[in-house]
Amino acid sequence: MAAPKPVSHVIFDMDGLLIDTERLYTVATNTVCSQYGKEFTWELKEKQMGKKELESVKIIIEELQLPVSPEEYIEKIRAEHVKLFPTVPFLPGAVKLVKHLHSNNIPIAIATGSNTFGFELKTRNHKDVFNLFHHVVKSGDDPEVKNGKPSPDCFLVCKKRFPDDPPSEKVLVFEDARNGVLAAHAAGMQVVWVPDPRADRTDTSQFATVILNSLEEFKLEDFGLPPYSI
Ligand SMILES: O=c1[nH]cc([C@@H]2O[C@H](COP(=O)(O)O)[C@@H](O)[C@H]2O)c(=O)[nH]1
Ligand SMILES: [Mg+2]
Repeated sequence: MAAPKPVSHVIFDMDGLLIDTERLYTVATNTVCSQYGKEFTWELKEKQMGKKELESVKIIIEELQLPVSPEEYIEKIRAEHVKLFPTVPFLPGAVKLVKHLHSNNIPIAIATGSNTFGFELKTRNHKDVFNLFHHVVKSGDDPEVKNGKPSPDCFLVCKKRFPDDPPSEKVLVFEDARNGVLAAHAAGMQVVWVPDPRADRTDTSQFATVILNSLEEFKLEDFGLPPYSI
């Protein structure tokens, strides 16, 4: 891990980083998998995390040999998401950090693997916070994002949409997924990793600038950002 350097812009991942949707993805996916007598493991989930919907659906169908087309699977899983996502809570420290950066005029944006359908479900009841971001890149159906994470595409597109298009080394990314850490690193950005405790850190830690248990532990001053006053 290299020492943290000052940044001017911040890009947030969304699922499992700002809001607790990864827990809900697991509930939804278990429901669908159990209909086929299959088990959804952490190792499989990690392959899906951060991917575009269609990419992640193809992974699970292939790995579990599910007897369905991607279209059929998407219909079933979306029916579960519709039930679960609108009540998703924020993760600890997320709202405080976002509001603080916004009120200190640090440009902030989101680069998520979600598409517009999922984004709307997940953020429906949190508009006040999500309106603070300068822009949101929804990789799932953004025509400029060719490949999902771990490709750097979404972070490079997100950076370019800041009015002043900062150099990559001035951008700090917050991620929970290994695919996201790899993507941010490939984009030339520093990355704060807030992994699930089950994540295998061995081959990913080297690409993270800092690893935290929760956003509450983040030290703004390490990256030249204005610290909390209380
Ligand atoms: O258990 C899962 N977690 C996450 C995903 C995928 O990862 C994306 C979350 O990406 P991010 O954390 O980059 O917002 C979701 O939109 C979804 O496509 C998934 O399929 N299954
Ligand atoms: Mg995530």
